[in-house]
Order: sequence, then C-alpha cells, then structure tokens
Amino acid sequence: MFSLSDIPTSPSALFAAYASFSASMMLIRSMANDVVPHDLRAYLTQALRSLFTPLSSDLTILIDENCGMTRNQVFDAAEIYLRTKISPSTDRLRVSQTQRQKSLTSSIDKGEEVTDTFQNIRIKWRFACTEPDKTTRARETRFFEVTFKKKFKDVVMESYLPYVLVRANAIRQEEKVVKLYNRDCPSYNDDDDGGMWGSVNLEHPATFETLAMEPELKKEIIEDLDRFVRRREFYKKVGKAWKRGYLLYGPPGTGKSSLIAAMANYLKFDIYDLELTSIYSNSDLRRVLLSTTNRSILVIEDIDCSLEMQNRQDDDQFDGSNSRLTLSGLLNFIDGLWSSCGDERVIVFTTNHKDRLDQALLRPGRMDKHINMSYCTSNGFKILTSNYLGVRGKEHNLCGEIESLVDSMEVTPAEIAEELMKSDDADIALQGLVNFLKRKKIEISEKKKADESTKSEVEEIATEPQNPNAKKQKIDDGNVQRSVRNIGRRIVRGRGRSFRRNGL
Ligand SMILES: Nc1ncnc2c1ncn2[C@@H]1O[C@H](COP(=O)(O)OP(=O)(O)OP(=O)(O)O)[C@@H](O)[C@H]1O
Ligand SMILES: [Mg+2]
Repeated sequence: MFSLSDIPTSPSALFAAYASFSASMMLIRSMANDVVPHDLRAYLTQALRSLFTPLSSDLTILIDENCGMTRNQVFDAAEIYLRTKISPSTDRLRVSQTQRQKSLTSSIDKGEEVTDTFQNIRIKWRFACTEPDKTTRARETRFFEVTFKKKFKDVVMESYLPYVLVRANAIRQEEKVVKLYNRDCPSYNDDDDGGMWGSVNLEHPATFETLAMEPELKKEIIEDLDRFVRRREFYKKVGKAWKRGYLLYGPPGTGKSSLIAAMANYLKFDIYDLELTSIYSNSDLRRVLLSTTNRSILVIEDIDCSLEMQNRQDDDQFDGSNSRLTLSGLLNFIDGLWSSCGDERVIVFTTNHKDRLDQALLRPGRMDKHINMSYCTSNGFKILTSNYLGVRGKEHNLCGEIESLVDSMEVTPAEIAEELMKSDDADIALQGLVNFLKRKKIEISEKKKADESTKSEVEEIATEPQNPNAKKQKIDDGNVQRSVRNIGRRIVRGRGRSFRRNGL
C-alpha cells in the first residue's frame, strides 16, 4: 500500500522511484503472460503509472469524430473553426477543394497543434489519430485533444465549446454555395432529391450593393429579411408559420430577378424556380413543393401569365378536386400544409402587371410585402455607373446631364446597364448613354403624341354617327394599330418569362 508520504519530491528521489517503477514494470511483464490475468495486469500498470506521473494542473478533453454510429457535431465544428486559427508557424497543412467550394480550404494535419485564446484563457488543440490495426481490424480513429488549465474547465465547457459550435455554423453559412433548383434542368449534384428538382450553383453575381434601387427601399428590404431570419421564436410564439412572402412588380428589366438573386446571396438560401406551366394538378404541386428544403426561396415568376389562374368562383366548383392546378390550390398550399412543415421559407412572386393579378393574391396578409421595382432614377444610375465604369458621384462631367435625363423619363436599369457595357472607356460609354437617352426621350414623346391622336380619332368617330363607312374604316385602322401594339407588348413581356432565361 502507498500513502501520500511515499510520493517522491526531490529529483534524485524521483529518479530512484522511476527506476524502481521500471523494475516493477519489468517484473510484472516477466511474470505476466500466464501468471497475472490481463485485466489485473492492465490495472496495476495504470495504477503505477499514474502514481509516478507528476500532478498536472492541465486538463485535456477528447473530442472524438463519432459518437457511436453518428458524427460528433463538436468534432465537425472544431474542424471548421480551427481552419481560422491556423498559425503561420504550423508545419503541415491539408488543403482541399470540392467541386462545390469556391476556394481552397486548409486544415491541420494529424499531430499538429493550434493554440487559441478565449477570455484570456490559453487553449491548446491537437489533432490526433490512431493508426488502423490490421490484426484487430480496428479502423483509424480521429479525435481532437483540447488542453487548458483545470481551473477553467467550466468556462471551456459552458462557454468556449458552445462558442466554437456557433462560429462553425456561421462559417458554414458564409461558405455555403447557393443553388438554383429548377424542374427542367438536369441535376449536376449528387445530393438532389429523386429527380423532382435539378440544380446548378447560383452564379448570379447580384448583391444588394450592385442593385440599382432607391437606397431607402433597399435598406427596408434588407431590414425586413434580417428581422425575418432572427424571429424564429417570435413566429413560434404567435403561432405563425415561419415564412415570408414578397410580391415584386414592375416593368421588364427593372431588376426583379436580380433582386431575388441578391436576396438569395444575402441570406445564403437556395432558390427553387418553379414554372407553374410544368405543373398539371394541385397534387402535383403539393408533391413538388414538399420536396423543397427549409431556408430556401420559392420563386414563381410572371404569376399573371404563367398559369391560367381561375377566379375564386370557378375554383369553388372544383373544390376537393386534385385534378387541375388552380390559384386557390396554390394559395391554400402555401398558407396551409406547407406552412406547417416548412421553416424559414421565403416565397417570391413576380409580375409585370400587378393590375392583372387575382385579388386573392393581393389581399392583405397573403403576400407580406409588395415591392415596386420601378424605372431607373438618378440614384439608381449612380450605382450602375459606379458598378460598370467605376465612376462615382459627379466625377464625370456628363453625369449631371444624365441624371436629369434619367429622372425625367421612363428608362429601365437594364437599358442603362446595356449602354454602359458598350465600352470600358467612361467617356465613350457615358456619351453613348446620353445619345441613347435623348433618342429614347424623343421616341417616347412621339409615341405619346401618336397615341393621343389615335385616341382622339376614335373619340371623334364615336361621336360621328352620320357616315357609317368612313367610321368602319377608321375603327378597323385603329384596331390594327392596337393589335400591333399588343403583340409588341407580349413580346416584351415574353422576355421576362423565365427567371433562368434572365441570366440565372
Ligand atoms: N435594379 C437593377 N440593378 C442593377 N442591374 C439591373 C437592375 N435591373 C436590371 N438590371 C440589369 O438588367 C438585367 C435584367 O434585369 P432583371 O432580369 O433583373 O429584370 P426583371 O425585372 O426580372 O425583368 P423581367 O420582368 O423581364 O423578368 C440584369 O441582369 C441586370 O444586369
Ligand atoms: Mg425577371
């Protein structure tokens, strides 16, 4: 039996004790094989070893890669977190990049150490790995050793490790590659669900910084999104589904699709681009929507023309039927079933013609926010020149003239962007834009005049009943002009039908 007084303190005594420990070990080993049972031998070895190991003020905790059959989240988080803590003095690094990652990632190699500081506590991480054993067929096991002063155990367990988990999640979010899901593109990713949706990485570069919009509106949208994502508990408390609906409306080329891409890039939410024309029934719709994931944006573009929406009265006749897709089917699904099984969903409808939308879609509470994407203003122009030409404020002498032209007419950001792209030389591009705007202004005023004269001719004919033949001829002419204009409008509208066709 040993007592505390037996523990050696001086170096010579320690040496003597260690020699005696080694001799004991040898003795145990020599008599071991048959005489001492294995368990007892292991116990004695451990007891002697711990007795002769100097008392340590450090504590080491082990973080294994797996908890039984499942992954240990602390291990995964540590792997990600430690990538940000690699010091220049690290001797060996592992570097990798998967198809979906935007940049190289480095991680520490086995045996390497990383030191971190948290609340002035020094914490040492070591990545360790046991070799696979061919005889026992034991696989390699990987784990982290985290060493710090024992007295900080509570801080490390209660604050530091949870902090590592939170940071790792934030890093994951930052690194997430946003995907665009579509029903008619083949899948390039292995983890797509059974063929309902194909996906590609969303390469659309739009961000809120590059969007030409009024600064207040931009700020309002960003704040709305921020509020939405941090209100998990609020939605739970008030018993509302955690989803938010946006209706973006405005003429073609005003940035509706670009805004959706900017939202996705900002939130790091995947986009599901749903073409309603590819859905034939409400049950089809239900299946497709149920296969979308949380933290995503469901986009239905050109809601006014992508589906022959029935009015509510017609729908009532088909209530309970799953055989055809209806507006109420879509709205019920979004409000009901889907709400109860999805979290953090954003739904965006776009239209070029808000006035043509069914009232069911417009009524308060249905779409949380209606956003008017209107023609370009001088503020929008400033953002575009800064993006495309690197020209800021009134740096260029043509900027003042362009700003007043833009504010005095209806021109879309897409039209301006197209002009600005024509040359890298700011002088040439801006002069080209001035010419374009002047031309367009003349065209608009001529068209306005022509419209007014057609209108007054029709009115004149309507109040001139005495000459039926002349009247008929004039009305026919008016109808032809109107038809040509309508066809023109339809072609323009067709430009914006698909989210993907707009460069996404
Ligand atoms: N507000 C904007 N800010 C920056 N760029 C814009 C903006 N609006 C349009 N653009 C430019 O014009 C192109 C077309 O715009 P976008 O597809 O976003 O318009 P849209 O409103 O969705 O049009 P449509 O109604 O035809 O679908 C974009 O790729 C972008 O280059
Ligand atoms: Mg669009």
